[in-house]
Amino acid sequence: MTEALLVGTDLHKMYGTTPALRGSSLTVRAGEIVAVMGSSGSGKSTLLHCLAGIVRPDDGTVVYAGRLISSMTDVERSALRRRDFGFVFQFGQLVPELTCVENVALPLRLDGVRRKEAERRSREWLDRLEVGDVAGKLPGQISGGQGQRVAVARALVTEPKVVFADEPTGALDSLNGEKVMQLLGQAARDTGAAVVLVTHEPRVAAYADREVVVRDGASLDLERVA
Ligand SMILES: Nc1ncnc2c1ncn2[C@@H]1O[C@H](COP(=O)(O)OP(=O)(O)OP(=O)(O)O)[C@@H](O)[C@H]1O
Repeated sequence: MTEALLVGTDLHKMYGTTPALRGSSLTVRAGEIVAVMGSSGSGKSTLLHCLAGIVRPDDGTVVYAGRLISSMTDVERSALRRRDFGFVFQFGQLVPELTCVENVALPLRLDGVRRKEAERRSREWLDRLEVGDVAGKLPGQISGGQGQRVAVARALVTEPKVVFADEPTGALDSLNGEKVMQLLGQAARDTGAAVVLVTHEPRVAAYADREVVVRDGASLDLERVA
């Protein structure tokens, strides 16, 4: 069995008096796609944010590649997010002033890759996601489905070990949603990236290797790896 890459254990998080997580655990192995399911407000996004080191849990631990994320400095944590993790959100969150190819190149540029090389790699990714034709357009000039494919290209261009996708198809019609999931799933398998996929849609979760359900801030992960 592939070794555990990312392990969240007994995570708790309160927002004021609202409990968002109440003892949630999740193990992600290298290269697997895990769907995090559950009703609205159950704590799925909070779990994703804790696993990705964006939100610090009040209690519990997150271990990535054998390192406790909570014991890292802010600088180490942001370097980890930039180099080892990729993110796709519900509304692409592309930078409106940058062209699509510049958006995809951004994580590489932030990591010191020269513009020409960064844009060459970005164009390859746009082609893989079948949106090479929008490279020179601004996000405001393309459709929602194209925008999500550009966002997936941006998440994968650094060849991350884990892609966190929070309702990546939530703003798309079902045809476009299926296409984005197909392309995201294929790209992840090609590069060996694990995917943590938050969704409430069973059709989207069907692209995952397994499902974990979050209910009232507690998740049941039936396949914990010691
Ligand atoms: N930044 C925040 N400030 C205050 N409360 C929050 C915050 N983020 C989440 N919550 C609350 O924590 C609980 C869990 O929210 P979370 O967004 O994790 O759920 P979710 O399952 O992802 O929901 P949805 O499917 O609607 O996106 C909810 O009650 C929510 O209102």
